[in-house]
Amino acid sequence: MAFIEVKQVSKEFVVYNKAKGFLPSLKSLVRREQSIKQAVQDVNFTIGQGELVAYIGPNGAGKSTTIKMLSGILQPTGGTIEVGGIVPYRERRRNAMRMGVVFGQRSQLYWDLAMEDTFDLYKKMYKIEERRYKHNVDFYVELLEMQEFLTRPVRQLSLGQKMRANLAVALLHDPQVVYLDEPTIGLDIIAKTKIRTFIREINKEKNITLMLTTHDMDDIEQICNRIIMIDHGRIIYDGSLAAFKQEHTGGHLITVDLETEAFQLDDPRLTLYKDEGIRKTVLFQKEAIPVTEVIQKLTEKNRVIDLQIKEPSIEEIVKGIYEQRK
Ligand SMILES: Nc1ncnc2c1ncn2[C@@H]1O[C@H](COP(=O)(O)OP(=O)(O)OP(=O)(O)O)[C@@H](O)[C@H]1O
Repeated sequence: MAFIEVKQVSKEFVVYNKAKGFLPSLKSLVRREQSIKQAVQDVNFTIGQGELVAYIGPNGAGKSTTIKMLSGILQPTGGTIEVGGIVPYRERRRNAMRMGVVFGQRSQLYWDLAMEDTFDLYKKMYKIEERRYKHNVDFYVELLEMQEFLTRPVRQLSLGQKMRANLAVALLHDPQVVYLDEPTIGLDIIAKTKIRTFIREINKEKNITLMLTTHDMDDIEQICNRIIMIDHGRIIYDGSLAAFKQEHTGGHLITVDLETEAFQLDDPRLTLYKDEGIRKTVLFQKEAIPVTEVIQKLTEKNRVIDLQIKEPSIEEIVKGIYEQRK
């Protein structure tokens, strides 16, 4: 059964244009010119309880606007949203009690408070019953390895420690759904891996519905099975990661390093996918031309020093889609 239901949702913002120059900007103080920014247009999707979904798209695509509508901060201009049977903007408080939010770029922690006091504060805010509170604090402190920094004020914590603390706070009241906005941003690879493992674990163990926005394609590859992609306010893909890869490349890549930049590729079954000077990447379909023949063609006509074959990474696919749609 659907836990999140988004039907024909749109969101418009009224934008006031500022005139250039002194006199025009003085005039615009009196009579402001306005235009409409369509941030989200006719968006439809459903997410089941316990699903873990990546919500991706280039800058300005409409991700944050969607998340803000799901969390009840913004009211849609058109369409309907239900999260666990609640219309978020109508019942903001009830909706807030059931959700957790983590913003990678903004913290929900109080700079001068130690984490143990922060937990206490959230206990009161969410009216968490004593036994459940104790159990959850122990559970998250252990899983997120927070023991060593529980008594230090938040301002002294590293970026990775703060992110772990933010996650624990967002989960303390046992939300049914958690929105994660760039949860690994700025972290080193070890910290990123820990966060990704944690996200997968809580999704599995607690059956929490998770929606993750990210620009880090490794987050998707390592955490999510389903992708919803938005661009210019519209959904352009909704499906599994595996199908996404197949649909958007349907091919293999071969990268060759050449002695010079001169390159010949006169075979319609081969496409130049990426040109980086003496390094060229060629796209081909295995069904149309066997790998051995591709290698033969490339080495016959070009002075190849080195070559490697690979499947395109999700990063390359997504970059290709964003660039095509600019
Ligand atoms: N309050 C607002 N007033 C006017 N325009 C807005 C407002 N909030 C967002 N927008 C515009 O709506 C569009 C979608 O913005 P949104 O923040 O949802 O994008 P995003 O996909 O989250 O981008 P990013 O990856 O950069 O965070 C953008 O063009 C943005 O400038």
